[in-house]
Order: sequence, then structure tokens, then C-alpha cells
Amino acid sequence: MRTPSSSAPGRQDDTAAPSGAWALLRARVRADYRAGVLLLGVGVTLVWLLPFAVYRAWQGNWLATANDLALSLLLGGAAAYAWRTGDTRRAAWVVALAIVGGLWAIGLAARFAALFWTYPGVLMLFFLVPPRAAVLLALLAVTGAAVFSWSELGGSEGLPFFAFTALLTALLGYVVAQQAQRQIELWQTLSLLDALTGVGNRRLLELELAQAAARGGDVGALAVVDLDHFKAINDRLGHDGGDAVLRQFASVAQAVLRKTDRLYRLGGEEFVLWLPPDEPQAVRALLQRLRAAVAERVRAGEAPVTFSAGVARHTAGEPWTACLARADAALYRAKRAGRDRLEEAWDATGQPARTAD
Ligand SMILES: Nc1nc2c(ncn2[C@@H]2O[C@H](COP(=O)(O)OP(=O)(O)OP(=O)(O)O)[C@@H](O)[C@H]2O)c(=O)[nH]1
Repeated sequence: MRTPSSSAPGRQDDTAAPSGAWALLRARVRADYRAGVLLLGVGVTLVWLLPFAVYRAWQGNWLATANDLALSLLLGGAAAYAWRTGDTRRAAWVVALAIVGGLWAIGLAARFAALFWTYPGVLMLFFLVPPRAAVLLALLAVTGAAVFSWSELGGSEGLPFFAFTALLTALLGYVVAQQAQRQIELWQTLSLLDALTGVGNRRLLELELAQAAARGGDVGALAVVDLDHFKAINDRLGHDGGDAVLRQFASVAQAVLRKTDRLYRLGGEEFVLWLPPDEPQAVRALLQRLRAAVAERVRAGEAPVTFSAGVARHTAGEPWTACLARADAALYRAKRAGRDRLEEAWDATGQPARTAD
């Protein structure tokens, strides 16, 4: 027999929130490689751009000082924005455009040695913005740097070497970034879907509900659904037979649910339905349709399969985890009351629970 709140999210180590600024930074860099590239930009600012800005000011080269300071501000500002908001995408675009501007400025300043910055700059573009956009920005950056520093490169003598090696660097960046993006997409799919049933897993549930709750307002209703006497089904049909029942349940549930409803498998024989805001009668009717469809179409051998469910309605401002815990407690009541039934715990104000069997 399960206990209430056994489905409460955030119990796994990998979902635990890191504490302390250093741990948070490490966690963000690990989770999002763009955060790592932004951090690299801060490193370049501190180790190179700012000391050079001081040096150029000391030499009286105010144009170069302004350029290095502007780049430092953009790289540092973008990293600070990403740190504060968690939005690395926008910050990465700012840094990518700053790289293009920086390489043009190097070309304009016509300093031959500084042109070596083209290579890391072009490579960084591919880790900041999508590969196709990075190709375009790389072409812009290299062409600008080459045209502006035409004489410094020795005209037609040095230019082909510079252009060819810089474009080769861009090609390498493109190939690596394409592969990385495909791997990331594949990894995200595998890590967010339940391998047995193909529906969302606990991680996807946490991700989607956290996003919906962050937008404010009421996220709708959550129903925790648990197949009845599943251990006995496993004992009778074996583990593979039990797996087949889980797959059947997921497929029948997906057929009954509306386009806007979401289905996740929390683990074992336990699923969660996330239903967008609706009238209690509509939610109740949907769950009753699901019960009827499962009783009719899901079979463990010859025997029909039933489930118990607890449903709760989210209220604006309430943590979604509290809503899930209420649904979970309602499910526990449904199990204790004999199974094959639906228990309701509509809102956080303690409105009386209702049983529908
Ligand atoms: N086939 C299969 N069985 C699983 C899977 N995950 C967990 N189980 C089994 O599911 C069973 C769940 O048993 P219980 O928690 O006792 O639940 P139950 O027998 O359904 O009892 P009630 O929920 O109280 O009706 C256990 O035997 C688990 O080994 C899975 O992925 N596949």
C-alpha cells in the first residue's frame, strides 16, 4: 500500500536545489553550456579587456580604451543579466553581437596581432547562438575584420590566409555545434519521457508545472492516478505482463484526454494528469470517462483493470507541489476507501472532499 506524498516532487538528489552562490554557479554551468561560455566572457573581460583598457588609457589611446571598456560592459552586463534572470539565450545573443562588433573594431584599429582574436571569437559564436545564425555572424565578423584590416594583412598576400583559416574555424564550429545540438535534443527527449509508456516522466512534470506556476494564476487541476492491485497483476502475469498493462493504460488515457491535457508517469503504476483550468463538473466528467474507458479496454489477461484517483484544484499563488500533495492525499483516501474510485480535494481552503465511485 502506498503512503500519501510518496509522489511529492524534488525527492531525487538530481532535483535538489544547490545552496550557495558557488554551488549555484556550478549547477548552472553544468546544466546550460551557454552559461559556461558567458562565464568565459567574464574571464576574458577580467584577465584581458579591463587590464588592456587601463594600459591603453595610460598610453593616451582613448579610442581603444573606449572600445575595450564597451566590450567589457557588454560581456559583464550580459553575464550579470543571465545570472539574475536565468535567461542565457538573450544574454548569449548580446555577447555574439559584441563579438562581431569587437572583431570589426580590431579590423578598424588595424592591429595585426589583435586579429588572432578572430579564431576564439568565431568559435564562441557557435556555442552562443543556433548554428545557422552563428554561420551568418561568423561571415559578417570575418569579412568585416578582413576588409577593415586589408592593408595590415598585406593586401591580397595575407588576406586569403586569414580568410581561409578563419572560415575553416567557422566550419569546425558549425560541425561541432550541429552535432552537439542534435545530442542535446536527443538527451532532452530521453530524459523527459518515460521509456516504457512514452508519456512524460516526473522530470517533465516538474519542469512544465514549475514554468506554468511561474507565470502566475491558476494552473488547473492535478489528478494522481494509481492502478489498483498492480502487485497482484505482476504476480499473475509476470513483470512483462505488468508492463503491457501500463502501456495499455497510457494509450487508453491518451485517447480519452483532450489536446490540452497532459499525462505523466511518476513511476511504478502511478500517473499524473494535468488538466487546464475548468469547471469541477468538466474535470469530474473527464475522469469518469477515463475510468469507463480503462474498465472497458485495459485488460490484465482476461481481467479488467481499475484505478483509484485523487484530484485537486490549484489556486493562484499556491505552490503547485502543495496541490499535488492534496491530490496525493485524496488518492490515499480513495485506496483506503476500497479502491476503484475518485476522491476530490478541490481547493486549499479545505472544501469538503467528495467521493465518486
Ligand atoms: N511491471 C512493472 N511493475 C512495476 C513497475 N514499477 C513498479 N512495479 C511494481 O508495481 C507494484 C506496486 O505494488 P504496490 O505499491 O503494492 O501497489 P498495488 O499492488 O497496486 O496496491 P494498491 O496501489 O494499494 O492497489 C510492485 O510490485 C512493483 O514491483 C514497472 O515499471 N513495471
